[in-house]
Amino acid sequence: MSPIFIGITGASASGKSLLSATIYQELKEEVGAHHIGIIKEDSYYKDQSHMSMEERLKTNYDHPNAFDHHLLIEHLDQLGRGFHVDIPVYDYTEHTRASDTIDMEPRRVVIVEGILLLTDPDIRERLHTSIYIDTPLDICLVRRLQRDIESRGRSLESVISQYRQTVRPMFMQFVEPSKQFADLIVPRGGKNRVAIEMIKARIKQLLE
Ligand SMILES: Nc1ncnc2c1ncn2[C@@H]1O[C@H](COP(=O)(O)OP(=O)(O)O)[C@@H](O)[C@H]1O
Ligand SMILES: O=c1ccn([C@@H]2O[C@H](COP(=O)(O)O)[C@@H](O)[C@H]2O)c(=O)[nH]1
Repeated sequence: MSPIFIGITGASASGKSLLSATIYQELKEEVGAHHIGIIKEDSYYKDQSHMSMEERLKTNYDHPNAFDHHLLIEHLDQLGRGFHVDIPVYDYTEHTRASDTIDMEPRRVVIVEGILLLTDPDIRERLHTSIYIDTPLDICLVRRLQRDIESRGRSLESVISQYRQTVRPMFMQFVEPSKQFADLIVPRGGKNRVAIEMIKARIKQLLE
């Protein structure tokens, strides 16, 4: 049986990971842990190990060119055909791909989450339902500051400077306009209980 792909997108730190993890945790009780999985678009950032750290720091990580969407699409198709895939592991501190990968077996439901998913028509056409998290940008910035300093090895100055130079402009150019392609727009982020229940109900309906 071909998996059901659910896309979750929105600004950086809008709550995509939290929403995906919540749906995963709650649905796995009902459909079984082996039947549901999550793929992060971030895992498909291009490897930059051939570049100097100075060059890596200049990369625009919020532009579609920063991602290897070809590999992501290939993996969605392989899962669709019932094959395992080796998901890359991305290191946000070194800006490189780790040498090991994570094996993912075919699942009945695959949640795919990331900032630029809906900008790519080849990804859009593979998603059975797409969700855009609409969290105000100031809230995203505060959340991102905290997260990037605590868990992505970043300084306050670097987060603010990257936000001004690329994160906000690319959000305006690519992420926000991709909202038009979503089936559902969720305000506030990963703790919207009504949205979580609606998405779970939709997935269960698709599974029938
Ligand atoms: N509705 C919310 N209320 C409070 N904190 C939230 C909410 N949604 C997300 N967060 C927190 O904000 C941070 C970024 O959320 P995350 O889900 O990682 O964002 P994204 O995956 O969109 O980048 C995390 O620390 C997360 O726990
Ligand atoms: O090397 C990197 C790779 C990515 N980023 C930033 O990550 C976010 C996307 O991840 P979210 O989990 O959706 O926040 C994107 O805005 C990039 O700017 C990075 O800083 N460095």
